[in-house]
Amino acid sequence: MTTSNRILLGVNIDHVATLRQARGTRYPDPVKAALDAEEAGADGITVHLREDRRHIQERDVLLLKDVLQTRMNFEMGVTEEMMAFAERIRPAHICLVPETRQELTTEGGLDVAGQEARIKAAVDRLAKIGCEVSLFIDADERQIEASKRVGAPAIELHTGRYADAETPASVAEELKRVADGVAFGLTQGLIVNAGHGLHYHNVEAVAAIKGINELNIGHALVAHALFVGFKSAVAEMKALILAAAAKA
Ligand SMILES: CC(=O)[C@@H](O)[C@H](O)COP(=O)(O)O
Ligand SMILES: NCC(=O)COP(=O)(O)O
Repeated sequence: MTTSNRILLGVNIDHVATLRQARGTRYPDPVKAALDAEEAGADGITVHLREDRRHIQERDVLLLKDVLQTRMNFEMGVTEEMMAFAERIRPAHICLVPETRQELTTEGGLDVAGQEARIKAAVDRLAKIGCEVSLFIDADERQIEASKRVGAPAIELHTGRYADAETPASVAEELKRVADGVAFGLTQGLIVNAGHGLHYHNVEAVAAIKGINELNIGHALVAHALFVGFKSAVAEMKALILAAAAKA
């Protein structure tokens, strides 16, 4: 069981690409953002190639594969198109996520328990090309147990409900749900990551949960970068989470 306070920061650059796609320009380039993030202390770079290509494009993923000094965490839906693309580019890490074309953002976790055979086939297929697969799931024991059964070495707990909670009681309840999920995941021998909707004002409590391997953060970093620059935004976030983890 991992109980060290070392916690990694995966920087999600999707929404740098959102700004580029809004006008169909060549800027801002998410590849430049990734390199700046690495210089500022990112431990990895996360990208989500959505079926509708609303932000990240194949071009971004192919370039990142060649230039990253850290590692790519490639988020994808479980579709034949994405499986074939992953086999072509062979990222070090793949996170399987649920995807609905019309959603504003990833609304819930992958229902691993409800489709074990399909997810196991995907995990097995990706393991054959050397990818470490994680499953983006809700902090729910049933989903965590199913993730273990399908052979995924890692899970990423969806922190969106915590981020969206509005009252002190619901924030505390959602934080506890995440903390319990982390503890349960560790008892199952899984690597436990977390992310979604984390920002400068809510990240510390999550970073203080013992045993989390990595936090994946994107939207808030890109938003803050408008005012302070990408490197400073990443460095500030990294300092916050390391300080919170060290204090815990
Ligand atoms: C899976 C996840 O939580 C994020 O990567 C998120 O999908 C970012 O992209 P969207 O904001 O397009 O959902
Ligand atoms: N998997 C979560 C992620 O990569 C970042 O999500 P967000 O910070 O953009 O909400």
